[in-house]
Amino acid sequence: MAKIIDGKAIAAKIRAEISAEAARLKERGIVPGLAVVLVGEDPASKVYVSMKEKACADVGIFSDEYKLAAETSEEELLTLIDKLNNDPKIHGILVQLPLPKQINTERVLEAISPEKDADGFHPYNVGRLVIGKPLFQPCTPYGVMVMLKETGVDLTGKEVVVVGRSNIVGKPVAFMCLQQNATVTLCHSKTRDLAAKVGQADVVIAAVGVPEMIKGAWIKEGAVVIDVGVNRVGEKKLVGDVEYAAASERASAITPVPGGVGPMTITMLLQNTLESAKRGM
Ligand SMILES: Nc1nc2c(c(=O)[nH]1)N[C@@H](CN(C=O)c1ccc(C(=O)N[C@@H](CCC(=O)O)C(=O)O)cc1)CN2
Repeated sequence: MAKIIDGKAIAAKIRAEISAEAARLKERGIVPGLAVVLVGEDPASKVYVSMKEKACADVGIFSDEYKLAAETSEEELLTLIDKLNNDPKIHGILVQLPLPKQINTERVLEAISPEKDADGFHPYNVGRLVIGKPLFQPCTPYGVMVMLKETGVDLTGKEVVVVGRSNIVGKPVAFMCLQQNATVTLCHSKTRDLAAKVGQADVVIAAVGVPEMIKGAWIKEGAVVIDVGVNRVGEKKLVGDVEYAAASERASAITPVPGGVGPMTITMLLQNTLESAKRGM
């Protein structure tokens, strides 16, 4: 039976460290500031944004919230970002995704100053990550790497299979594992014989967004399984991208959903904001 990698516990430990560091900064007159921008009424986004606001308050980070109507134009949003780029109280800016259809997401992400890009989505920060010299690291992949480290998983020489090639998770986490000397295979919807690829992995990172698509029987005996998926099934139930019960029978360690990678995402956002405030000192 697999060890459960408890994202809530790891997140709590890191948040306590962030809180202590924020208190030290406060004594020197610096309060880390995060601007949180939500456009529209997407129910999941509203939940995530309020979780981010609460997390900031809990650790002593100032958060400035902007809740804009669903019909907001791209120009209005770009004007707000420009204002935040020039606001000295703000060390991190995040625009909650997804954005409404009338807004070009790439243009918006590129408008955020790379030096305040708390989500690490700006092409400059993506490039820095790829060359192994990150400034801001995207929060979910950053959280995955911290979880692996806290679990004592050394990636050197390991076969890592990432399933999912999104810009937010799959691609960056693949580069981060490569930077830790893993041999990385990045799989996606057109990958042939996914079961065989997953079956070779010492570490599986599932970030595909399809409920329980990765079957427990595919997992190699003793592999580490990191499930990034948060899929709502029916009214209330959340499931990951991995068939959890069956995978737990074979894996040596596995993240649950909920309570695995999810809590790390917001924790690493706090970490990015704190690091940015310290860089600005
Ligand atoms: N600008 C961004 N937009 C989005 C990001 C992001 O990193 N930056 N990631 C996701 C959503 N997300 C944060 O924004 C996020 C997803 C999941 C969780 C989380 O804690 N999940 C819990 C379950 C919570 C629930 O009950 O719904 C868990 O897995 O335990 C936090 C943040 C897309 N957009």
